[in-house]
Amino acid sequence: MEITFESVSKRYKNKYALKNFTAILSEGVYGLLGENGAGKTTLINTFVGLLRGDSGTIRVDGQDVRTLGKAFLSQIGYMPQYPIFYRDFTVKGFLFYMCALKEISTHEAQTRVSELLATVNLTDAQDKKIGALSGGMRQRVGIVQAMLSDPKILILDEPTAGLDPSERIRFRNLISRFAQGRTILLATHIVSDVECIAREILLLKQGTLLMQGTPAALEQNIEGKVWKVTAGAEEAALLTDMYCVSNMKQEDGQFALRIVEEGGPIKTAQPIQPNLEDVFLYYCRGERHDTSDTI
Ligand SMILES: Nc1ncnc2c1ncn2[C@@H]1O[C@H](COP(=O)(O)OP(=O)(O)OP(=O)(O)O)[C@@H](O)[C@H]1O
Repeated sequence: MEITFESVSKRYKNKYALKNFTAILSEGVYGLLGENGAGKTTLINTFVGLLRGDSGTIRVDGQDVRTLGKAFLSQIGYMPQYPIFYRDFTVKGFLFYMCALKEISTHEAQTRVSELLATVNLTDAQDKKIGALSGGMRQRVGIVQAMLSDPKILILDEPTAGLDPSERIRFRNLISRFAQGRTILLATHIVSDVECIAREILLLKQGTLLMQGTPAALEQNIEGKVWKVTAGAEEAALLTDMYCVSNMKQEDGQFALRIVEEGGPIKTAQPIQPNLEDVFLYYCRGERHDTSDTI
């Protein structure tokens, strides 16, 4: 399956939320990264048909999605950024209800619901009311409902918000396994969610796609721009004010700083291997490579 976005744009009043977005996605996990307001949800909502783009075309295997109708929608699993649940439904009741809406047979629903609940570690909570679940548990119910119909395309908008570290790891592994033969678009600003599992990263800034590539290729782009500096408390505070510090930790009374900067911030700075978080900071912070556009 191949999804092609051709110059997709969406404006609110005189400001672009998405501008000439052009990309090709095939099988695997695609991480959609961008700061708050970068346009991730706008892109997703345009794809799933909740928003109408102002211009551009989205095709699946060469066919315009606007002409595909229900057949297209039935291939998509979608988890919105803020899923809203019926609080009085039990987990199981809600998932069977969703299966009915998706026209999944009762027999298949029983198998899918129990398999997926086990996968996200919610079997013991299946008879609880959704209103009584923790935020992280509700989030997992949202992930399950998106996967019920065994979709060919899975679209997840900030799926790990509220998950604890072990559930986040469990989620990553689940997505990796599920990606075989499918296309998964996962929007997040939590870089570690996609760093290890994404085939490619799409970096979005102020509605514009800055780049698309494998995590390794993106990291290679900024080689020589990430530095380790060891400094005392006073100098560390100064460096933090002056530069983009992606990490700082105390080591034997000194501070070890990780700094993202074009050139070495001080003479003793040591170049180190960039990671995806550094890439995100390098391209997305402040006004660097500003693509902001109004009309
Ligand atoms: N209904 C709307 N009316 C006006 N502007 C909007 C509307 N929805 C989104 N926007 C604007 O469009 C831009 C992109 O928003 P969008 O929600 O797509 O970003 P995002 O990357 O998903 O952000 P976040 O990470 O905070 O969820 C932002 O500037 C936002 O303020």
